[in-house]
Amino acid sequence: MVSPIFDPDAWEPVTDEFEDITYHRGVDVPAVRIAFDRPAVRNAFRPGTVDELYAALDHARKQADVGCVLLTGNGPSPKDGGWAFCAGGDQSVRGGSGYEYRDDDEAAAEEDELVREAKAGRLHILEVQRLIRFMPKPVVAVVPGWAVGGGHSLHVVCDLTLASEAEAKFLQTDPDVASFDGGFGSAYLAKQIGQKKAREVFFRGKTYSADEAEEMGMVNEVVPHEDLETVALEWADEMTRKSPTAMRMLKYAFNMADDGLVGQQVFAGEATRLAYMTAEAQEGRDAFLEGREPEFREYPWHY
Ligand SMILES: CC(C)(COP(=O)(O)OP(=O)(O)OC[C@H]1O[C@@H](n2cnc3c(N)ncnc32)[C@H](O)[C@@H]1OP(=O)(O)O)[C@@H](O)C(=O)NCCC(=O)NCCSC(=O)CCC(=O)c1ccccc1C(=O)O
Repeated sequence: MVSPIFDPDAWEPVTDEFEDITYHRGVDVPAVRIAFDRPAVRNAFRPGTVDELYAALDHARKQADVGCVLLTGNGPSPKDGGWAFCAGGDQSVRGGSGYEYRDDDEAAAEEDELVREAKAGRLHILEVQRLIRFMPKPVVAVVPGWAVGGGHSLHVVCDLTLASEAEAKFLQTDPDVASFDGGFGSAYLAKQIGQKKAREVFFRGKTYSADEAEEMGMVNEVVPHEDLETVALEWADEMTRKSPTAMRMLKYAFNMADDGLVGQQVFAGEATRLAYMTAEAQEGRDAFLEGREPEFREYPWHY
């Protein structure tokens, strides 16, 4: 069983090759559900978890018939019944310079020494953050329990957050374990909840309930625990009925204000792609290929 709040009739597995995550595709809704699957350690991520998460998200990014990603955590813990979205980096595999692959990490065990050395001390959850940020479709953090440390940062970087009323708890422990997410986890959080509150989140390390997190502006909606995944799927259904191009351009427009030149590059790239679809752009291409001057005067100066 994936989780008691997971509806097996609504989802089919994309693959069962992953060890630390589960990856499903909606039966009736063109969305995917990607879930941390280490409930015994509050869904903390080790390097292999991050590799799998990246692979699943990148796969979802490239599916032309998938319009929304739900990111969540399976549960409850078989040990004590606790629920988690994600408790951040697995501290038990943290080495001198980052999170280390260990021999029980199946994929890593098969690699040769040089490759393992190059990959030692990973903090590649930041690559996952960027993938979520630049993915051309909405990513929803569906929070059924603890969102802590790097797990908190992941919910921050997602486009929307839906939280379980009874179980979701939000906590930043980064400075307790000598870590600091100086990017989206903190600076972007400050854009969401304001500077004073964001500094409080990191500097005081208070635990916030789902209702408090909604009040602060870092959670969109709070729902009863048993309804969490149903509502998440409803959101996905709603969003995937909208224009894919409009949704993509809106996401990149929202990002652009905070992402500097990279944000401009991503938005402009999409604008260029749309422009390439016009007859005017095709005239430019054809003129070059035919060795003639382009006849742009036939095209209007839109206003
Ligand atoms: C999450 C807790 C608050 C839950 O508390 P509680 O409900 O009382 O449960 P526990 O009994 O504490 O935990 C149950 C069980 O899970 C194990 N566990 C929990 N979290 C982790 C973890 N992160 N790593 C390893 N194991 C974990 C715990 O040991 C228990 O195991 P037993 O065998 O049953 O004893 C609480 O558990 C807690 O505070 N956990 C630690 C949270 C934490 O500090 N996370 C790391 C923060 S740093 C980080 O996430 C990486 C940083 C990073 O990736 C990064 C780096 C650079 C820039 C950006 C980032 C970024 O943040 O993305």
